[in-house]
Amino acid sequence: MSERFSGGPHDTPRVLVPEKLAAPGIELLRKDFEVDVKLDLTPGELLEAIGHYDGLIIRSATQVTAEVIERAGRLRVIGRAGIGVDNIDIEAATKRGILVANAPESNTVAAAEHTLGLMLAVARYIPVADATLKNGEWNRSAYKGVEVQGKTLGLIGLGHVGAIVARGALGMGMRVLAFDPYVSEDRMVEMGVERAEEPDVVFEGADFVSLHVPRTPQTVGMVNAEALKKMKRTAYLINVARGGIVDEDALYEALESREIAGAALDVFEKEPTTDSPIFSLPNVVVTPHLGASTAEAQDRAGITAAEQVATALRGGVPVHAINAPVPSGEGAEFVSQFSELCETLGRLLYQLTDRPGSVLKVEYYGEVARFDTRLLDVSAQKGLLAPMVNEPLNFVNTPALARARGLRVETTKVAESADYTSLVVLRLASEAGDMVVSGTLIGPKMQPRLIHAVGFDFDIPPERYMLFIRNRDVPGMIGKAGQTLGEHGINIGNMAVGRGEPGSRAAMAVTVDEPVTEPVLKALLSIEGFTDARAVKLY
Ligand SMILES: NC(=O)C1=CN([C@@H]2O[C@H](COP(=O)(O)OP(=O)(O)OC[C@H]3O[C@@H](n4cnc5c(N)ncnc54)[C@H](O)[C@@H]3O)[C@@H](O)[C@H]2O)C=CC1
Ligand SMILES: O=C(O)C(=O)COP(=O)(O)O
Repeated sequence: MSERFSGGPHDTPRVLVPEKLAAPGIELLRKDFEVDVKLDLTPGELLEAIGHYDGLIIRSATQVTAEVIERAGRLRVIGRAGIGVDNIDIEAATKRGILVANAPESNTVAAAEHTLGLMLAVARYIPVADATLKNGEWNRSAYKGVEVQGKTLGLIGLGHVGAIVARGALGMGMRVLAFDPYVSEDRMVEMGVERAEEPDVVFEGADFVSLHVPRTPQTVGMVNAEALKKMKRTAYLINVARGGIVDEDALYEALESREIAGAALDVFEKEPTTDSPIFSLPNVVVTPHLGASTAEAQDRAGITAAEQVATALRGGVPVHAINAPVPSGEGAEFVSQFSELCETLGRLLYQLTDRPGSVLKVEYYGEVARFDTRLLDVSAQKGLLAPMVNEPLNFVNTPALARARGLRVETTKVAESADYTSLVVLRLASEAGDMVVSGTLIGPKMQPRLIHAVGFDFDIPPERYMLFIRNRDVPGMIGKAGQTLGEHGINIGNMAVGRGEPGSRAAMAVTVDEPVTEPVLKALLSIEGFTDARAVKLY
């Protein structure tokens, strides 16, 4: 191992950037991390290098395969300085707890403008006319094109890019028809777009078909020979989405036999490529994956990807994480504040429950129940699971590891809360019945409070080391507990008492400065009136 890479995992985190990333992104990362820009690594070199890095930032040219992930012993985050993540094995990353985050809106305008540019270029023979003129040919009659005004643009996929393309096309007087089963009729009407229920309606009815779907198992090969046959003989195909969505052999056939009028392509099945048979056809305009290549888009993508990676390396969940629950929209910040409390409650619940069952019930009451609480479900699972598993848990791998252990999570939300503005209750079935803990955040600083445990209500700030004692409700018990702990050199920080009916049962929740060991618990339980004593470590 070289001197350069000899550091241990506690050194300054290292980020590998194997593709061209905008300078502001690199500068941002260099403030806190070591950044190695190593352009054009071969797949073999990437495999060799990846084990030394905590973060990786890529664009579309780097294939982050399961093998790369396998070798990425200390990798914590993959940042995609762009939109498409089809070059990352997200499943493999998730299993290993590696966060994947992209820069979703960074280059949508660039991609949409490139699409519109390609549409006009292919409709008016602009590239070939340019090339021939520069080559000494003034040939006006060979390049009579078609207008786009009054024609139908058919979109497959009406997400961020598709919507901007639609706006531009409507501005040029086109009719826009779109197939996207995940966009409602109302939304399409609002955009001035007609909704196609089937992709065939687009293939059959459009003069220009433009693709704006991600590359997924459902979209690969979507534009095959059959689809191309459905297109008008006068129609053009535009692909600024991804290679592989179009079957390139079938497209070659369709173009050569003039089944369609032409095509404009920015992306290809295999990239980089310079020798595709399609390149030899006259009715084709091609660019080498330039959809995102504008100064503005690259700055945005570079900065966003760098911010995402920096957040993850500092232990946070970046807002554009693809494989972790990220609260978004209204209440996102409010909900995030409960994450640590839920994890603490999960840890407490595990340590108080003997032979726990397989269903964790998470109940939200009051204000917190009004928002998206999926992050908190995972926080609670993370706390519960942490003492059971050897691997480090994070927001990425926790749900998968919980499932693998047969743990099921059931969530309930009640918008009213009787005593607290917000309350989180965790319940775990066990042989001895349901074990319940609850907590809240109070005050302007949203400080955590433990509200219920071991069958009693308390009000105590949770601490790293705590002791829960159940006892008979008779005089002198608090003093005896304090004296026993004192005799063993254990300092009490805080104590709260929970009572049942006076004279029946009571409990104490005690925070202590050091761990309470087994002999101390034995000493407590040897005292008349103490029925149960449990020590827990909460973080
Ligand atoms: N050539 C380039 O440089 C660039 C290419 N892209 C590509 O464009 C794609 C789209 O980007 P955005 O619009 O930002 O993504 P987006 O996620 O906002 O939109 C994708 C849309 O496709 C729809 N969709 C998904 N599966 C579908 C299916 N089977 N049939 C019909 N519709 C389906 C979704 O409902 C969504 O509305 C990216 O995934 C990326 O691959 C994006 C930026 C630059
Ligand atoms: O953002 C995307 O999906 C793109 O296709 C852009 O790719 P690039 O970052 O330019 O390699």
